Amino acid sequence: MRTSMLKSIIRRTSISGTSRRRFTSGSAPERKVAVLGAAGGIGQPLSLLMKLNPLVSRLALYDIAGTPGVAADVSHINTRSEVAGFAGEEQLGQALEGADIVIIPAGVPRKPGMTRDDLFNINAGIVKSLCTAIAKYCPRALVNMISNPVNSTVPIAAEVFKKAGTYDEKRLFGVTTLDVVRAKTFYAGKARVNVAEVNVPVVGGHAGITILPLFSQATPTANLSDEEIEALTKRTQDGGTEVVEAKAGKGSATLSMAYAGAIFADACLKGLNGVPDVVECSFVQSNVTELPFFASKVRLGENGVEEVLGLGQLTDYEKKGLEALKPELLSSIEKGIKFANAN
Ligand SMILES: NC(=O)c1ccc[n+]([C@@H]2O[C@H](COP(=O)([O-])OP(=O)(O)OC[C@H]3O[C@@H](n4cnc5c(N)ncnc54)[C@H](O)[C@@H]3O)[C@@H](O)[C@H]2O)c1
Ligand SMILES: O=C(O)C[C@H](O)C(=O)O
Repeated sequence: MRTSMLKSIIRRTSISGTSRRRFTSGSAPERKVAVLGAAGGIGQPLSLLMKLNPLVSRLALYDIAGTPGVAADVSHINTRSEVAGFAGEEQLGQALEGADIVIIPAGVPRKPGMTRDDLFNINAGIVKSLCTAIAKYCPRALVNMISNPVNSTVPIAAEVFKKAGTYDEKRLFGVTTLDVVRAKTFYAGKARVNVAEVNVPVVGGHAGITILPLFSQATPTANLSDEEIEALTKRTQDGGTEVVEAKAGKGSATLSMAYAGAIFADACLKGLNGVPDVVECSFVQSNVTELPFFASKVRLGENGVEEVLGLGQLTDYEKKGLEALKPELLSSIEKGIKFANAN
């Protein structure tokens, strides 16, 4: 066998029950990423960004329609991953088979005047059927849930996986990275610091007051007044609505969400590949508060969630925000669980 062929042979080693794949050449391991809802407003730019990620070796683009065109387009980009498009339910299994990460931006977006919860009736069913297929075809994949309302769709996914006997709380993530992206941008503008250096944890959930940015822990530090912190908090909580209103009926955040989704998926890939100290905020099963799911900083590793990190020191303003968000977040979580068990 030629050396070049030998170099591309993949060695599989079993580590604590999971299969870790490596190229013998020392390049990045093979990783398949599936995007469900890939022809949509988020799905298309997210597929582009995942095609640009050198950690991805196979990219499966699935939607109910339109994916052959998106896949053909993206596949011409001269980066590592092989791209395939899958359209319609009969091709969903093929799209999912062998996936290490499944990103889900499938479902309807808001129009002005709607809350994320108004999307529940349509998106809950979509998420439930996609997660049923994930349980069947790639039960070990890390699931990055973007579809709203995230506060309910993540609990729905958990119940579907529990019923299928495949639930692993370390592998299910609600993507709240856009809240962090916004908090960083707004903070940098107000504090007049380099946005590239800014870090701000955002905890709680992903809707209105359940989004709780912890500006007291923002770095680099800045001497902002209570009024400024309050205004930044409100703008972060209303960031989605700001975009929905500006788009005036043409959907919600797509480009910034694709960016945020690509950052989170990249963090998951790095964790899977054994890169140390990869930390992102995410809405996960949690013991940080009395709520069963909660967004906070999470350390990512070879099995998904390595450690759910605590909230750190909170100011009185943040403590008040935390107590205020709990009833709404709990009710959205319970609504998701109830739906999954009734349908
Ligand atoms: N988590 C977040 O921070 C965040 C941010 C922005 C948007 N969102 C949510 O993401 C979702 C998608 O938003 P969008 O702007 O891309 O909407 P969109 O309507 O532009 O795209 C959604 C895509 O999902 C597809 N789809 C519908 N049913 C499907 C199914 N059963 N299987 C596969 N694909 C299916 C549609 O065909 C469409 O291509 C919405 O629910 C939105 O609220 C979440
Ligand atoms: O606001 C929305 O409906 C979409 C998304 O959740 C966002 O935060 O932009």
